[in-house]
Amino acid sequence: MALLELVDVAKSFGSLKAVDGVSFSVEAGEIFGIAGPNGSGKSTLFNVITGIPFGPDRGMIRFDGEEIGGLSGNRIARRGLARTFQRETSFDGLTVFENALMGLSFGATKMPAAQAHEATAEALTFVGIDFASFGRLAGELSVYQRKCLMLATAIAMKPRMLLLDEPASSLTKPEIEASVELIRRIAGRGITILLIEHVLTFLMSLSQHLLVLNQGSVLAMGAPRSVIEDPRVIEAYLGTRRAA
Ligand SMILES: Nc1ncnc2c1ncn2[C@@H]1O[C@H](COP(=O)(O)OP(=O)(O)OP(=O)(O)O)[C@@H](O)[C@H]1O
Repeated sequence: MALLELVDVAKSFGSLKAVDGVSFSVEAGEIFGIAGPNGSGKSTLFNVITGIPFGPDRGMIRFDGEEIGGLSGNRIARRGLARTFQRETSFDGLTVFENALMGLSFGATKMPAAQAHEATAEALTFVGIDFASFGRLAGELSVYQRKCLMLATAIAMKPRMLLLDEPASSLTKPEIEASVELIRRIAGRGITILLIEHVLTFLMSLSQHLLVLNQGSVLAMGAPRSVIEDPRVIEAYLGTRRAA
């Protein structure tokens, strides 16, 4: 059964149709990739799915069989759907540990303080942040470490599904390789992943299905190899990169 299902979802800003009648479904346990040119509606799609900061204008969004379209971000998170953001978001004046601990307050599982601390430490260690860094201010971390912290904060929520918005942006090649490995390990925990990325090798190496958005609509969807060989995709999205 599909864990996440969208039918005819739309979101406009004035006359701009940022997301325009998008339908797709993500099976439990898979990594599902989303690509598309700048401004094609990828982040807006994540926003309307997670309710952060807004829901859709129309359409159906079902998570684990239940309609979530238009619920508050907090209620959607409590159902087990977590996200990260394109830009590294953390509370820079709080420590690494405090940032990740806050993820739990949004998550589905309510737990005693000792257990919450244990889950937070486990999530941080899992993403590769060592114990010695737990007390550092988040603002002191490198871009890669901040991305890992965002992931740990989301994982601490114990989500069933994680939406990752351009996790490889601004990273070096070795850091991108480490991110691929980390996302595989997250999927290995049984967390279903919806992944936006511009770096196509990144998407191709991780995704079982790939969807390409163009001007708010689905241009192509299916097995990654067949999608990137689709002439419409090459024209709309890959043409300039291939030429380059
Ligand atoms: N809050 C907003 N108010 C007005 N217009 C917006 C808003 N958010 C997004 N848009 C517009 O909606 C369109 C889709 O933007 P979106 O950020 O979803 O695209 P994207 O595919 O994620 O782009 P990128 O790859 O550059 O991140 C763009 O034209 C953008 O300017």
